[in-house]
Order: sequence, then C-alpha cells, then structure tokens
Amino acid sequence: MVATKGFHTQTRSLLSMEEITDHLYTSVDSSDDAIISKTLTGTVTSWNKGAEALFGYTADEMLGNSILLLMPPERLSEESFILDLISAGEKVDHFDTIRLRKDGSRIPVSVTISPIKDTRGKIVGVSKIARDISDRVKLQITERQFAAIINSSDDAIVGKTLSGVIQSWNQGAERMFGYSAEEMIGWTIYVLLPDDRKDEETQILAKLARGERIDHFETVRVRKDGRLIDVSVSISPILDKTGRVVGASKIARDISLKKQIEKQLQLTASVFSNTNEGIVIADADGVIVEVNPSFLHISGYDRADVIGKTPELFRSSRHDPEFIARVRQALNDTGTFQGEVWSRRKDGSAYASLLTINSIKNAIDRVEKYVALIADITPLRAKQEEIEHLAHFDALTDLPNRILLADRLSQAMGLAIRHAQSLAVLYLDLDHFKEINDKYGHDTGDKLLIAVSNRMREAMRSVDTLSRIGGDEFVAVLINVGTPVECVQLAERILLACSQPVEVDGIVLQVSASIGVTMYPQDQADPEQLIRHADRALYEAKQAGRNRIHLFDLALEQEMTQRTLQLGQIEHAFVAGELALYYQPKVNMRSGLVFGAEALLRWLHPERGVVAPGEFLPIIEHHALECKIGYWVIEQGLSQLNAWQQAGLTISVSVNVSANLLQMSDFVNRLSELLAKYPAVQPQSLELEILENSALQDLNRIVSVIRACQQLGVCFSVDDFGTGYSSLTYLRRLPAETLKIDQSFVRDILLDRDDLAIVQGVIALAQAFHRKVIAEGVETIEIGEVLLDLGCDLAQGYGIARPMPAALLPNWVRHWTPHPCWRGRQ
Ligand SMILES: Nc1nc2c(ncn2[C@@H]2O[C@H](COP(=O)(O)OP(=O)(O)OP(=O)(O)O)[C@@H](O)[C@H]2O)c(=O)[nH]1
Repeated sequence: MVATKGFHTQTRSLLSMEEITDHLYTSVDSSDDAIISKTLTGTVTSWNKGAEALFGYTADEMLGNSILLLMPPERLSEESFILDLISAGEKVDHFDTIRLRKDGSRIPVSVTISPIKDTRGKIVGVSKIARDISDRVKLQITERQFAAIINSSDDAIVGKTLSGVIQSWNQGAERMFGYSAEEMIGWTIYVLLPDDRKDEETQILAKLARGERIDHFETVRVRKDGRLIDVSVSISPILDKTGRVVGASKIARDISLKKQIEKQLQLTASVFSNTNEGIVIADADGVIVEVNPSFLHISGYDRADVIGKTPELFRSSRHDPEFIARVRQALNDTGTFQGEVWSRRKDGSAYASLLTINSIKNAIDRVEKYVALIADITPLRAKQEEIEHLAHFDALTDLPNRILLADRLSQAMGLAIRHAQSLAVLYLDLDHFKEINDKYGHDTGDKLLIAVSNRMREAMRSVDTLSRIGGDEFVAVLINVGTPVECVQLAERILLACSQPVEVDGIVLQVSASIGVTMYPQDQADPEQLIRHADRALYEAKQAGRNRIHLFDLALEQEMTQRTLQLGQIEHAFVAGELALYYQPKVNMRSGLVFGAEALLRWLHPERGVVAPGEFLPIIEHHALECKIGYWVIEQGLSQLNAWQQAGLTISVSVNVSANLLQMSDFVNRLSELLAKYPAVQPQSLELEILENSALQDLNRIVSVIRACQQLGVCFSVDDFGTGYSSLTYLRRLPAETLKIDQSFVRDILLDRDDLAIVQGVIALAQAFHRKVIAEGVETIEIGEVLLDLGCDLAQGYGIARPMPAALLPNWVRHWTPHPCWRGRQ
C-alpha cells in the first residue's frame, strides 16, 4: 500500500484520476497477492483476482460477504484482534497466519493489513494484502527438519571451507569429537587430525578442490580429550551456483566399536586358524558347521568330509556307541563336557584327545551351537604310557618289575580266595650266572637273561606272571596250580626251559636255575611274605645243590615264627628281671655235709608262674640271648657265692654252661672278668656243669677251654653223664673233676637192673679215672641207700631238697640232717 501510495503520489500530476483508477485496478488485478478490502465490520468490499486465485472464491461470491469465511475456527479471534489494532490506526505488517480456502483447505498466508481512511482521515475500512507463503513455509519446515535431522544424527556432519575452516558443526560432531559448535565454528579442521595424519587433510582438500567426493574413507581422528577414534568419513564438495567448489560437507562416523569388533574377529579368526587345538563347531543338532585347520590336521579329514556330518564319524571303537549319547547328556545337564577321549582319524587309527565341549546359547537360553576343543594328547599319552611302562617293567627283559609283581600277586591272591584255588609263587635264580658274566662279559650276560626270560615266559601260561626282580632273579606267580605235585610240575617246565641251551652272539650257553616255591593259601602269608618264603625255599634249593625245585616248608616256617615270638618274650623277661636262679643243695649222704648247690634257672612268669628252663632254654640256643643269659647266670652264681660267704655259708655253687657259650672265643676272658668282679670268692667254689652231649661236639676245643678255665681255679663237672656216647678215650681226655650221673638212670635204679648196671659202671669209671661222682635225681631214701652201697656218697634230688630260692637255702642248710639210714651205712 505504501508502494501504491507512492505510485499514486508520483503519478498524480501526470495522469487523470480515472486513468489512475484504471491503472490501479489493473495493477491490483494483475497482482499475485490477494488484495482485499473490507469494512470495519468485516464485510468484503473488494476482492481482486489474486484473492480469487488464493482463496478459491470469486469476487461475486465474496463481495458483501463476511471476511470470516476465510477464518479457520481456531483463528476467529484473530479478526477482532486485528480490527482492534486497525481501529487504533495501526498497521499490521507481514502477519503470518492460516486462512481457509473455499475448498476447505488451509493455506499459509502473510497478511499486511492497513486501515482505509476517508478524506477526513476517518477509518472507514481495512485493506488487506495476503500472500501465499506455502512455499516459504514448506522451505522453512524442510530446513527445520533438515536441521533437526542433522542435529539428531549420531554422525558428525561438518561443513568447512576449502581451506579447512569449519562452518557448521552438528551435535553429532560435538558428541564424537568433544568440541562444541562454538568452539569449532571458524576454527580449523586440522585440530582433529593426529600429528601423523596431518597431510591426509591436505590430500582431501586437494581432491575436493577437483570436485571429487571421498566415500567411506576410514581413518583416525583425535578427540578434544586426546583420545583417538576410528572414523569413516564421506566428504562432498559444496558448489556455488556457478559450479565452483566453495567448501565441503563432511560426514564422519565413529567406527571405533566396529574396528574393535573387527579386531576381535580378526583375532578370533586367527586363533581359530592358528591354534594347535582342533576346533569343531556344531549346530544344536550336532551337525558340524565349521572346523579349523588344526582339527583337519589332527583328524586327517578334509573339510568337505566333515561339514554336515555328526561327531559319530570320529567315534573310536574304544568308546561304545552310547558314548556320544553320554556326552550329549552331560551337555544337556551342565552345558559342558570335558574328558579324555579316543577318536578315530580318517585312516582309522585312534588318537587320544582332551575334549572340551561348550554349548553356546542364544538370548532365549536355547542352545544354538556347540564348540568342541580337541587337544591331541596322543604324544603325551604315549609319553605317559612309556613312563608308566618304565615304572612297572624291567628295562632289560620287559618283564613286570617288583612293583607290578606286587600288584599282580595281590590280585591273584584275591582271585585265588574267591575261586577257592591255589596259586604258587616261584622265586627263581640262575645258577652260577656270575660265571657267564665273568667269562663272556656283561653284554652277553644281558642277552642270556633276555633269552632265558623269553624261554621261561613261553613255558608259562598266559595267565601267569613272570617278573624280573633284579640281576638273575625272577619271580613267577602261577595261578590255579592245583595240588603241590601239579605245582611242582609247572615249576619243572620252567626249570627245563631255563636249562635249554641258548645261542647268544654265536656262543651256545647253557645255565640251570634253582627255584623256591610256596603256595597260597596253604602258606597264609601276605604278598611280601610269600615272596620271602619262596626266596627261603630257593636258598634251600641252592644249598641242596642247585638246578632243582624246593618247596617252602610251612611247618618249619611256622616254628620259626613261633621261635621269633618266643625269643622276644624271653628277651623281655630277661630285661624285666623275670629270670631267677633257684638253688638245689648237693650233699654228702654219708657225712651229712651240704657242700654245694646247683644254680637252676627259672622264669618267674607273671602269668604262667615258675617256668622250668627246659621250656625256654632250647629256644634261645644259638641266639645271642643264649650267651647273654649264660654270662648272667655265671655272674648271678658268683654274686650269690659272695653273699653266702659273707653270711658264713661256705658251699660251692655250680652253674650250667652250654657248649655254645663255652666255645665263644672270649669265654675264658669273660669268665676271668666276672671272677675279678668278686675277688672274695674262691674260684674253686664255682663249678661249671657241661652237658656230656655238648662236650662231645668239638672235644679238642672244649678240652682246651676247660683247661684254661681250670687255670683260673674254676671246677667242672660233666652233667647227665651216661646219656652221651661216652667212651673211655673221651672220659680220659675230658679234664672235668666230677661226673654227674644222669637222673634218668638214678631214678629207676631200684626197678631197672640195666640202669643199676649203668650207675655202677659210671661209679666204677669215676673211681678208675680218679673223678668225683655225684648222682642227681635222688628222689627217695632207698635210692640214696643203694647209691651209698655202690660207693656214691654225693647226691642231689627231690629226696634231699627241691631247688629253692637263694634266700631259703641258708636256713635249709642249718636244719638239714641226712636220713638215719644213710648215716648208719658203712
Ligand atoms: N649281565 C647282567 N648281570 C647282572 C645283572 N644284574 C646283576 N648281574 C650279575 O648277576 C650275578 C648274580 O649272581 P648271583 O645270583 O649272586 O650268583 P650266581 O653266580 O648266579 O650263583 P648262584 O645264584 O649262587 O647259583 C652277579 O654277578 C651280578 O653282578 C644284569 O642286569 N645283567
């Protein structure tokens, strides 16, 4: 209207009013804008062609009609608001609003409304110019949407000049690089480039300058916090209207995560391809979907052989068909399986592997895949088996060694008991094997051992065990051997096998063997003892001349065991002071003199009472205890003599000395040491009694010991005289002062004429050889009478006194008197 006014003003002087009006109408009608006038009450008073085009109403339809026809219901209030302004003389410029078209559609318009004044300046109406701003609004909307899109994008969208100055910087860029738009706009893009990539931008800008695009270029950029990020950038040149490149738009996407995943994938792929472990991936049905090269290498299969197959393909016959079902069960139950399994290669050979299977589940917990790791442990197994073999087998002969033997023997013993059968343990040692070694060398000896062990093995049944337990010693365990005779027959086969000639290094060698055998359960021993028993029997076989079999003597062994036990008990008794000497007086029946006492050993057993020496001395014979106790007895005798002498009792004491003790190399020395301990004791009052039988064993030696002891002053008597193989020569040489007639003859002297004759003979011998004679076993007065009549005055026996504790003896001596019948004898 201002323009119209101006135009009006300018043309007033040139054109007539009519012309002006025509002109005005023409210009109003030719305007694209809607030019409308209306009264202050809203009645349309003019409606140009532009208004017709804009709103769809013709001038006829609108003139005289209310302008409110154009108002959308929600904007009705606008009209009164505008009218208020106009009434106040104000103008409304470029007021953007919405109006209704005739077809009911809405149209955005920009209206400029001015008051129409009459010549007096009174406002009489309103002129309104409305312009269709649909395109502008659309553009605005598009721009806003565009801006919203740009800002909501996770990508960085950046505009820059050709020199790299940043012109726009969206929120995505802020998030990605950490710089705000304020910080970056006007700043250089170079700030985002790591030092080693600065030249990249130069190349990019050069490309852009040539109008070229850069698509999905993957590179690295620096964030504000210094962190490097992987980005993919696409850059397009921005052209001006003339097609000149004026800048660039750049879209950068953070691909750090993608890169990281890629790296992980690469790593995983590299592990998958390069690991030594075989990897098999199967689907939920167990169908193989992927395998790695190592698996193909381990199994010998090609990829095509296995993809689409199930692991049944690899099952070794060492596992039953249910094996895979069991693996599946474990996977179902726990989601994992681990174990050592045997599998089959393509060529059919078996290999041991450590198999680990894990199930991979999806988001809803359903198994999607199974991943199996297969570590080939065949070499490890082989090594283990080798080590195990070495631990259980003899390196030279490859026979079971002692350890395995013990194991097999225990098992065989268990079986023997279960099946009520007997087994035999054979201890075998080659005869004079050392000579082979010495003559032909150790190597040849080794070869002979191998050859002989093979022979023996062949001679045995497969169920039996032959083991080498060292050198030329072998132990065989034969099961179910039947009777001892059958067992010996089996052993004989082995013996025969050993003694066959063997050719070693071109030399024909022949050895024999000795075998000791024991049988179980006849020999109720443990495995170790059985072997020891067989060894003892072997010793007997060797002693008996070799190349033979000797059966272990069970009764003998039991006796030995019993002896060991008893020895222990006796030793204990000795140490505990349970041994004591009892004394039996020796008297002259005729004169009534008590001239001595025989010290007799007793075991004062806490439970059994007084145990006679006959029950325990034979057990200690040849044992160290024999000497220990023997010397102890002598010392006890001396100590008692000493005590009695001091108490005014002068008698002699005799102690029994075994031939073994007497023959000890240091016996004389020890005796003299003991005598020296009791200097007050006259050595003559100690008498050593030796058994005639034992004195016979080594007469020369015994004689020389007796003489040496006599040099010390000690006396001797021969005990049990008449029971040995006495000869006159013997008696003549034996320097004992006294002969003691054995009680077995004395006891029956009244009944048995032979015994009487022997006693008479002994007495006569004693007299002839100028020896004293004493009778033991005088149980009655009558026996004493006969002995006195025969000229034997000295005696001991129950008829005189029983052996008694030392403490009782002095009193007994004081009160004893010989029987009147004895005294009266001439
Ligand atoms: N060649 C060889 N000899 C061994 C080996 N181990 C031990 N020997 C020898 O085997 C011999 C075994 O000897 P003995 O069993 O004690 O005696 P022998 O000569 O066989 O005589 P008797 O057994 O008494 O009949 C010794 O000379 C050992 O040195 C071995 O591995 N190889």
